[in-house]
Amino acid sequence: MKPYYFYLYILLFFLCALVSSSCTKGTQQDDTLIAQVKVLNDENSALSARIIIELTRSDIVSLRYRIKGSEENWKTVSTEKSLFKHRIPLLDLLENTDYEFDVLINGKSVSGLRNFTTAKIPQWVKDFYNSNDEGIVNQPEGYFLFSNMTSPSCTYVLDHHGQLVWYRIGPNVVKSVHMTDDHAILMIEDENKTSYADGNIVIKCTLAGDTLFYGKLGNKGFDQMVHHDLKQNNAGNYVLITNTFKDGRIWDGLVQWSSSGSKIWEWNTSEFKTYFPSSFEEQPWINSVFIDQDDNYLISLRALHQVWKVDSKNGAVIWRLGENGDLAMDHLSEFVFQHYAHRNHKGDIMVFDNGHAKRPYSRVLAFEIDERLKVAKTKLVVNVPYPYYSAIMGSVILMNDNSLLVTSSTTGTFMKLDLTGKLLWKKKVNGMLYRVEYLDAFNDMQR
Ligand SMILES: O=[N+]([O-])c1ccc(OS(=O)(=O)O)cc1
Repeated sequence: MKPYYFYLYILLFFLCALVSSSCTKGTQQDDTLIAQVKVLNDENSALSARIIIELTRSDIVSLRYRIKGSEENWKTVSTEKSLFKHRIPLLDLLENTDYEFDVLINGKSVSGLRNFTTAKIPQWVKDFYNSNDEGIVNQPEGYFLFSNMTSPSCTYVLDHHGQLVWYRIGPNVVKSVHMTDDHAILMIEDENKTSYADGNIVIKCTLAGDTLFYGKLGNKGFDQMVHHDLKQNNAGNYVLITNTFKDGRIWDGLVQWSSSGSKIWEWNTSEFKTYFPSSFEEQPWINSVFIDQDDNYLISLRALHQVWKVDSKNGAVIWRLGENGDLAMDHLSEFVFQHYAHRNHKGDIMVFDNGHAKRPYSRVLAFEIDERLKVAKTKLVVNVPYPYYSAIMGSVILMNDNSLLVTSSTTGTFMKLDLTGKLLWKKKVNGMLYRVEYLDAFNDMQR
């Protein structure tokens, strides 16, 4: 072979190698930007995934994805910050489905097309919410958040068609679940099979499964069992209901933890013995806490048949609504063993009035409170249809269209009632339900 042919072959070889590598992997520079891409998805939450993208330099990325082989438009999620490592949440996925995705920087693919397949939803998860049963009908909007009351647990979000859009399986019973203003899930869990609503773990996690807060009895400010309810206030602090053993009995209290779990405020019903009848020896049984517009607390004391407003700074009891309270009210509107005291979107204080053996049906009540004159004017009395009487637990929320979302816990039913008490739809699950929370929006970032 003549020497110049030899050099020509060598040149051609390198040219071919260069072309083939740029066709399969993108440009040399793009190729070096991805250090690792991982997809996290499993049967504990098959309808959401996290794509972990590690770059070789800090940058902003976007990710586009769609069902593999489909002609549907790509959905794109972009990050805001320039980082080396991104965790991109994908929600609203379908179970057992192949997806394709790629990672883009400045609109250019840097990962090449990649695939993942979502897990299957376990059958027991579907069985609890009766996935094939219609239930929710003619509901124009909204989402419904609830947990089963067993271990392992499952927390559900159904859409207004009753379709499952999100779930999370956990090892422990979920005693209370709430969606925060920043669209995360806040839960009390119980590892110890404690009866009623007590729990020893508090978790805040994103819908994609990232843990934002984890507190366990014994850590930091978590020095008493918590129960029934928890909220996060505007400052990002957690507000919870506690149990305190004092003078031979259990008193309920409130605690406020910083966003990292240090105790910053504490309050206890034992300081307010004069507000309890002298014969009263039970646990006051606070079963809900709500942060009012002025940042003070509304609490329901089930055993006292009262709702209190508590000053979140100095702990003073601002008013007491209910039987033997300090607000003037119509005696026919006194409630028994009530739940879920909160201020509804019309500005009225609303409760689920459970009832008892002498009045074996539940009601929904709402009151307009004049704090200065100490008067509670009854604004709403709605009887829940008799078959849905629930002596324990339960909740009610006034929805945007001024209908009522009522949870009948012991019958495992949530339902929509109009303001005359007419049943508009009902959804039955296979077991008891503690509460159902109504969500205007779910997954705001991708809608
Ligand atoms: O059965 N439970 O798990 C249960 C029962 C009662 C209860 O208290 S109540 O004030 O919410 O009725 C809480 C949980």
